[in-house]
Amino acid sequence: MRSVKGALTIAGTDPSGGAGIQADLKTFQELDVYGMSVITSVVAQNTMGVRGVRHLEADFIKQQLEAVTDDMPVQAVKTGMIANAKMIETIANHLRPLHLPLCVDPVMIAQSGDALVDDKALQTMRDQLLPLATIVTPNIPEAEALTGNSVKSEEDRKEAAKRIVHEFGSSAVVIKGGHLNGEATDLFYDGTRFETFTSPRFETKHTHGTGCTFAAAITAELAKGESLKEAVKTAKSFITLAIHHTLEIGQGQGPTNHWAYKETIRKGEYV
Ligand SMILES: Nc1ncnc2c1ncn2[C@@H]1O[C@H](COP(=O)(O)OP(=O)(O)O)[C@@H](O)[C@H]1O
Ligand SMILES: Cc1ncc(COP(=O)(O)OP(=O)(O)O)c(N)n1
Repeated sequence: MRSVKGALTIAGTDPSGGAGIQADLKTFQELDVYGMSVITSVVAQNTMGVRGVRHLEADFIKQQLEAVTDDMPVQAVKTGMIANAKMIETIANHLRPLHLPLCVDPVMIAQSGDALVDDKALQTMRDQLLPLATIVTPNIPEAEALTGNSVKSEEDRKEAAKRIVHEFGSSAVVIKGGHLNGEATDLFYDGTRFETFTSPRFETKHTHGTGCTFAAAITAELAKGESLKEAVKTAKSFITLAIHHTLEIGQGQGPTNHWAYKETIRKGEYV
């Protein structure tokens, strides 16, 4: 019988399929993990921007969480867009006693510039969710928002990483470098040592949902029992190939190619 490893994403939706729940489930599938989802908000968006949002009630999010975790094999959890403090509190209260590997992607703003969470959510995320996190995956603006400090230099990035681990209580952090110039270098810190994961920077506008996909890949690897460092390494390969082998669909900032990682392995080109 096939041994099934399962990962759960708790996030908002993207009907255009590049970000949010849809990107997470595609990533889980490509990495051979059984995908499950709890929806926090339904977002009318596409590659050009956000047209509308409907938030689900916290009680109904709780009902979804109970339905999944009462029944299904959840080996790791990812959180993405959680729009307000009440939702975050509900999710943290549910996850706390489960002691599962947890990847927190502290989503705040879509690439189009549209805000996805309200102002009070930030403090609650810091107080309630980050202490439960096995790893947090902020981009540069999210690291700045979480710490309240500007992150311009490599020293600033290291300082932010240290605060996220030692002050806010996450076990590890990877501060992504998608918003910087030059090579795409992500900085990993696990409380004792720093490590960088680097790829060439591809000149493309098709990077919608890169953060979701990267965090989902980490979560899938954690569900399979990989170490944190190996999970980040695989996730970096997954997102690099997904950006490089662009699909060129959508009129705006298009999605990444979730097939690229497996296709590259299948062709024997993966190193
Ligand atoms: N143009 C690019 N070329 C190569 N890698 C990229 C590019 N843009 C982002 N990445 C990578 O994609 C992942 C997501 O990064 P980032 O864009 O910073 O996150 P977010 O989507 O949350 O803003 C990181 O691993 C980052 O290094
Ligand atoms: C529902 C939903 N969640 C998250 C995002 C933003 O995702 P991210 O991966 O950070 O994507 P980009 O900033 O690269 O688009 C979203 N748009 N919708």
